[in-house]
Amino acid sequence: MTFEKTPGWLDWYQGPTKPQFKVPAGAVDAHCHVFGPGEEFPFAPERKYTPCDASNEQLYALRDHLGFSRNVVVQATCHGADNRAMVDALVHSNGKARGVATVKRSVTDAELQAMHDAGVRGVRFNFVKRLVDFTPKDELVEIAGRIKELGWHVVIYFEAVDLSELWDFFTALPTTVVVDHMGRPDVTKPVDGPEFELFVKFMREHANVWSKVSCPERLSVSGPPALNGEQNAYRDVIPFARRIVETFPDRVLWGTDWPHPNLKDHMPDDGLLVDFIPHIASTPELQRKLLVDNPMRLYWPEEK
Ligand SMILES: O=C(O)c1cc(C(=O)O)oc(=O)c1
Repeated sequence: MTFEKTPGWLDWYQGPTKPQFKVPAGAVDAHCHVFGPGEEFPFAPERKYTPCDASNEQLYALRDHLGFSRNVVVQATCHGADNRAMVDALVHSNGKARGVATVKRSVTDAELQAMHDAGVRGVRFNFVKRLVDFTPKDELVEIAGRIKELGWHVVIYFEAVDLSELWDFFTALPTTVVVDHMGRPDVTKPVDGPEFELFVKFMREHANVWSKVSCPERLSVSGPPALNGEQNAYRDVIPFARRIVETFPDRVLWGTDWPHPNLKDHMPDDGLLVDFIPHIASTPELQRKLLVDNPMRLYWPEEK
């Protein structure tokens, strides 16, 4: 099946630079996606966008180019609850990738087990309205209870303004809970203002909550973009990510977010995105926890 991309779609950056920051040995890109290819793994009818293709071969070539060792492939919403493209990426990773799936209540125990055997270790619950239709909370609670039995965790994606409304649901989840992209703070607001304080409180009061300190390219308002050799990109995001890394060093993850769905302004050079890391994790110890120790504990605990 051939697909026409959403008008204005930005394709991932070709020919990224070699990062100047050398990531520690065994580093994990803990948030990235594959798209299709649409001919092989069609996009879901209920999708809110139609992307370019982004295959697992291209993802693993980027991993090697950036100096990473492993990936966590997160089900992209354009594939709905059809996890075949993501699972295929895991199967072709030589054990170097784990996954996060999207499932419906109709998923069978045998299907969950097959995904586990392929390397899936979590499910994603998405509350960003432009990406998904609403799923009833009782269905999500039921899924969380079932995947807990497999030792999986729940990944949540939401906007900062919605945290207070979702608080009771999130804090009742029975598993480790991993927040995508710091809960999308509005970085034009103060880092110590009420909105981001609520997010810090969420993590402080709930030791099972982790955060990905990813996606400066999505959150930044004033840039400058990670393009043309810029070594000081997305400066407005740094205080937010840095605060989370320094306050919760053992519960943070980092990922490229390649192939960067739905960016409207520019597509970052992924090499320069890696050069953003030392701005938010400023010591070798923080970098090792962020890039190696934490993701290994969550996704490859048997190797620790
Ligand atoms: O902000 C987004 O548009 C976005 C979309 C998806 C997805 O479609 O799965 O994943 C992300 O991590 C971020």
